[in-house]
Amino acid sequence: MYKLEARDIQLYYGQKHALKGISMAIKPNTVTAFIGPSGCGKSTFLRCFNRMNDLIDTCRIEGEILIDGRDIYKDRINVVDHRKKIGMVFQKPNPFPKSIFENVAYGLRINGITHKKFLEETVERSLRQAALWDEVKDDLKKSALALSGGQQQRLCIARTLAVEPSVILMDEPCSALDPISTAKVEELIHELKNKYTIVMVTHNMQQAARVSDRTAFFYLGELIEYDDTPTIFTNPAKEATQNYVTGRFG
Ligand SMILES: Nc1ncnc2c1ncn2[C@@H]1O[C@H](COP(=O)(O)OP(=O)(O)OP(=O)(O)O)[C@@H](O)[C@H]1O
Repeated sequence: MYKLEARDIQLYYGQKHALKGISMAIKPNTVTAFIGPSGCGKSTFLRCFNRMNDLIDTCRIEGEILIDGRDIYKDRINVVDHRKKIGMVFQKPNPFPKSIFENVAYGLRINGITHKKFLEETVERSLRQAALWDEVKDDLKKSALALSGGQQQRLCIARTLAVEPSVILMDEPCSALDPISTAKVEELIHELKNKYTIVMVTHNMQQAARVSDRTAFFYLGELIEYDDTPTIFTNPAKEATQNYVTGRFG
């Protein structure tokens, strides 16, 4: 079964038709990259999977989004519970002004978990998974805001992992990071797909080619091509894709 499925998604911001008939099926334990020029709808489409677009008043969506075979817009699901299953990492690291420990424990605490040992174990496991443990294990009480940008982004990934989502959405997770931090996060994404299904927006073609299994190319609200990443980069079916990945437009 597919982990995520979009069926004929039409999305409007007021009069603006931002997504035009997008269908896509994503297998579990894969990394999918969304590429395309600015404003083509990548982030909008990503946000359909955690119903974050619901927070925008003018937004109207038609079509179906299925997660584990279940339509998240039609079924009577609890949106808050649903969002817990879908982790999201944003472009700019956004740690809370709290300690490193409390940042990672936050999602558990708001779910009412107070058991000290469980919290400690989960924080350690999540920081290890996010490849940050060795760098912060002696400073867990230190403010998260004192970490470097790259460390903050891995902390935000750890915070996401602590609540054990099954899908992680990433919207340009490395765009604010230097090359070394970017390499660490990319390595991490590669590791994480053993456990999670990852969908990421990226403007970096090399990154898409390096970390993703499948790549989707969007243009002006349409999904132009969606295929195995090596095919998209070396032998795409559409001329527009070829032009974009070779830097001839966008
Ligand atoms: N909250 C909003 N209200 C109205 N229009 C919006 C809103 N968010 C996005 N749009 C419009 O929808 C279109 C798609 O935007 P989106 O942010 O999804 O594109 P993108 O491909 O992710 O762009 P970028 O690469 O620049 O982040 C754009 O024309 C944008 O102006």
